[in-house]
Amino acid sequence: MGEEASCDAVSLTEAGTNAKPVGKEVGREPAAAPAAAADPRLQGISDAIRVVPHFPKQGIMFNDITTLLLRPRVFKDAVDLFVERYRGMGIDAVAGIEARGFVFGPAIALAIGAKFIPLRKPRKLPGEVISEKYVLEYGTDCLEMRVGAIERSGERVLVIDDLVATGGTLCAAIRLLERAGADVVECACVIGLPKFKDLYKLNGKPVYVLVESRE
Ligand SMILES: O=P(O)(O)OC[C@H]1O[C@H](OP(=O)(O)OP(=O)(O)O)[C@H](O)[C@@H]1O
Ligand SMILES: Nc1ncnc2[nH]cnc12
Repeated sequence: MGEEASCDAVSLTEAGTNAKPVGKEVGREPAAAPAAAADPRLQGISDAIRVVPHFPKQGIMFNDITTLLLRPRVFKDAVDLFVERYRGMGIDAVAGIEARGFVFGPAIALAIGAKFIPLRKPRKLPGEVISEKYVLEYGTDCLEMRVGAIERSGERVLVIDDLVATGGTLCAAIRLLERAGADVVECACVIGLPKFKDLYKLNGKPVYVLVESRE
């Protein structure tokens, strides 16, 4: 098992409700609102996310992307928005976080010509792995990456997940990748929980979200 993440995560009891469009960096000072903030595709993405109260436990407002996945046009819009942002940025690898980062990550990786690295939950990857434990909104968990996934020092990596709440999961992903010698360029999520956006401490790495869950 690897060392614990040094960047702080926030412990939570409740989250936001319905999503609203954003298209911006959170968790550090954004220089200016990006063009995507006005993009009409964001409203469709926001509308397609179902919010389920008290799942998986009391007090959690669960942002469910499976309703978005049932609408191929909207699903494609989400992937396209990321592709438009990261194409041409010299990204070598897209690292997707199990499970919901696997839904968006591979499509983005293929479209920008990058390799895809699965960051998996414990005991799923064969062979030698490195691990990072982290704290979640509703428990604790651990991420693992195959040793050798980063093939040379300084590879430029984009981390993808569906949602950032406390930032604990992204933090663990960043730590894993940096331990392997990667240069983490940015983290990107479909949804951000605004309640926690000023609390992320992701080793200075920016987090880009398409929509915010409404509080
Ligand atoms: O910002 P954080 O507080 O770390 O929370 C965000 C993480 O929580 C969810 O995954 P979850 O751990 O529920 O796993 P799953 O995708 O396997 O359901 C979500 O998909 C993120 O990975
Ligand atoms: N509120 C939430 N909805 C969906 N996934 C989550 N992961 C952590 N918090 C979450």
